[in-house]
Amino acid sequence: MTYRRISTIPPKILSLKSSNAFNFGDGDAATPVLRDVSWTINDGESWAVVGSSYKDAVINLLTGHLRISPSPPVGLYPFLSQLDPPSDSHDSVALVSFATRLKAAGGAFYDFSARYGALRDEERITLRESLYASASIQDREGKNILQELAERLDLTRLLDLPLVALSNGQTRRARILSGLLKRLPVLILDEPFTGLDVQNRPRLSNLLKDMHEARNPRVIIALRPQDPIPDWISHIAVALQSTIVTGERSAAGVEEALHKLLSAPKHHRTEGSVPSNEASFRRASPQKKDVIVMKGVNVSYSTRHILKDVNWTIREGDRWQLQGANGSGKTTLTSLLTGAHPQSYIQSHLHIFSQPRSDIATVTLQQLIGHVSPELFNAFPRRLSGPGALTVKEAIASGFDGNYVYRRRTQAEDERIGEMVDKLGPGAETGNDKDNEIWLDRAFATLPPGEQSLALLIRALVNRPKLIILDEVFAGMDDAMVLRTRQYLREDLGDDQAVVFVGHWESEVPWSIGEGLRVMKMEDGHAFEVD
Ligand SMILES: Nc1ncnc2c1ncn2[C@@H]1O[C@H](COP(=O)(O)OP(=O)(O)OP(=O)(O)O)[C@@H](O)[C@H]1O
Repeated sequence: MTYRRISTIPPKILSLKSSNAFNFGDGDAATPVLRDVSWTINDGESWAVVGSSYKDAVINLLTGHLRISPSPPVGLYPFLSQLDPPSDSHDSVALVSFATRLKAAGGAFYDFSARYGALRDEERITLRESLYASASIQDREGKNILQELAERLDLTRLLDLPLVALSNGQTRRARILSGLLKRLPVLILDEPFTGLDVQNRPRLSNLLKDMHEARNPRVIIALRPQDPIPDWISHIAVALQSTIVTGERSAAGVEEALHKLLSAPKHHRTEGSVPSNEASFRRASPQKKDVIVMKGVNVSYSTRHILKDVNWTIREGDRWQLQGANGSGKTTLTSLLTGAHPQSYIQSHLHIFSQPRSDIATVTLQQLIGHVSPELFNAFPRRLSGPGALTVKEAIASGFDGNYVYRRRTQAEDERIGEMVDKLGPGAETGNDKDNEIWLDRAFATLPPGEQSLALLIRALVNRPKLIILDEVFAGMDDAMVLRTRQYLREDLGDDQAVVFVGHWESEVPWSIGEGLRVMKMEDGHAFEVD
């Protein structure tokens, strides 16, 4: 639908004055989720919401999922009432968020390897078909817009691929495209740059800028405190606990609020000193055993050749960064390391822990390899009852078996969980051990996304695996969590543990080349070590 303005008075885009926001069902006497919010967005301004745990509350406010009191006289978005046809916020605001929804992932333990194998018929729906269906595109104009936006997001060559075959970054771009195609007056994007490579981040940022300037749609982006804020953003709403500080990005109050969000947590160990483990990691000892040896490894899907003659040896104590653009083959390569990829069986030389891959049972590999990735994050069970309804402690403990096996935990396992959560859990931030106990008993599915990522990281490390694969490990985490986990990875891993770190933000890699980090780069299916 195309909306047209029918008044000449510039209406406010968003308007709130000294309002509280409550969960639906809560009366005015309840504790508000957000309190005393005064926020005006005028036409022509470009806004970002920046926050850690309260960012989601602001998104809920913007998408009409909180009750506002007193209720704004002409609605939260006054400009909507002046559009032709007039529109209300329920039909006018699109949200693109990568946070997983409750129950979305079902109760079964993960099976995210569908895309690696033969695809079933229902999985063959292509990106183009899915976009046509989700944005109800029937007319030529809609198809042209799709084509143009796909071009700008570098998705054209992927339009006729099965949806499940897209890489993580490609899927994220496709979800953003789908949000844009809805052509609603307001589009809110939560952490749109996470998971995108260095070429695609400016590409997306420029597209959002252009669309916002054309008011088609008006775009609001939500970011973590540590994320770079695009140049075209003129105003910021900082979610500081339950209050929101709003204003021009250079306003003193906004800068101060951003600084508060970013200020270093009080209870963290100082990063920088070289601990004993790390010193030994630097002395690359010749006696270190091979963990992975791949020679001439190839992966193809019919005519698409994804990995081309890859050679890679990973030894105990190694710290590797795996680099490469979206779709270059990183996840495909790591799925061979974990044995999850069916083509891992047919390689002429893929040795894992000194044995040919086909000689080791996949369940054994799951116990020996710690793994976090966006695919695992999305597929992790999130039910609130029945099988798959896990507490945080149960979710972490599933790392001892690599899969969910119902059994009593041993005392040693409980102690190991306690030891890790002491260093990484929310109590490490607040200095209060009780916070960790409460956290461990919470339902995993109800945690904010950053805390789910943290729990899955602890799960990956809890069994002290010999090989650790960390793919987009910090997604959704706030600055304090990133600091703690980086520090843990630097200081607390054993020198017999090898790590492969995959990520698109250089600044997040816990080790530097000077400290012995090695870098494997992927380009068009080839992998080569860079100095
Ligand atoms: N079943 C399949 N059929 C065809 N192509 C596929 C299939 N599965 C994956 N691909 C393609 O393989 C390429 C590599 O995907 P992969 O997930 O390994 O990339 P990546 O480097 O991990 O990307 P990202 O940074 O986005 O996570 C992608 O172009 C993807 O479209």
